[in-house]
Amino acid sequence: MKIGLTGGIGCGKSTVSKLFRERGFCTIDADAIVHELLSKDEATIEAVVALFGEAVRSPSGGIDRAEVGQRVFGDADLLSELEGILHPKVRSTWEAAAQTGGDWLVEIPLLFEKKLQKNVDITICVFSDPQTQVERLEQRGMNRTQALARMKRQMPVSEKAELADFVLLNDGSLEFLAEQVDHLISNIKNLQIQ
Ligand SMILES: CC(C)(COP(=O)(O)OP(=O)(O)OC[C@H]1O[C@@H](n2cnc3c(N)ncnc32)[C@H](O)[C@@H]1O)[C@@H](O)C(=O)NCCC(=O)NCCS
Ligand SMILES: Nc1ncnc2c1ncn2[C@@H]1O[C@H](COP(=O)(O)OP(=O)(O)OP(=O)(O)O)[C@@H](O)[C@H]1O
Repeated sequence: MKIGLTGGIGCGKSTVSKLFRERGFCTIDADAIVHELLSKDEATIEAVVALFGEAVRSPSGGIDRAEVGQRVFGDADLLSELEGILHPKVRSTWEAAAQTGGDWLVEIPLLFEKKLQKNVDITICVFSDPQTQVERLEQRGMNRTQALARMKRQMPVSEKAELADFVLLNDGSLEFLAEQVDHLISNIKNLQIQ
């Protein structure tokens, strides 16, 4: 089974993914695939340097993500060009992994924006209030303007929740989140049996 996990930035996707991993699921994260490509994949690195210039090359030879992030979230056309370089490679990587059998949870921030829901069996949205999203991002060192710029590039999380098969509420404690994950997994297992 392939589960697509989505939600807004800072809503708690990686936290949910870890809970599923601890409960026996295989997991893969589109953001982590992007990071790998930008640090090690020569073809990707050269394409990104061709788009933004040498200033985005980091001293270690990969791409300086903070520098690219500063440039793209305020410029929809540039972001779209960057996505054009990365998305086909990201998608083929997670699809290949999830084809190996077993129960997979695939973390895809832009699952609904990019209409990828048909490529998974079940969709889950992790929901947090936008104020909570901003507070979590600030705690991670992003300023409010940067946080809002990224959120503006995403479908509102309330719309994602409407589109998803299941919703996890993540404005409360981590214990409350874990309880919801336990319920959800038993529901999913029941669906598999029927
Ligand atoms: C711009 C980049 C270099 C910034 O890197 P950085 O380490 O600061 O952020 P990171 O990759 O960890 O992303 C954190 C979050 O930002 C948001 N975000 C990232 N890319 C996008 C995008 N294209 N549109 C909207 N939100 C995005 C997501 O919520 C994501 O979970 C990087 O995010 C990137 O290359 N983005 C384009 C590829 C993409 O669409 N990635 C999303 C998953 S496929
Ligand atoms: N219920 C919670 N209580 C307290 N802190 C939380 C809770 N859920 C998540 N967090 C914290 O909020 C931050 C964002 O969570 P997480 O990284 O899981 O979100 P994300 O959706 O994967 O973010 P991104 O979109 O940036 O990849 C993390 O530091 C995480 O530890």
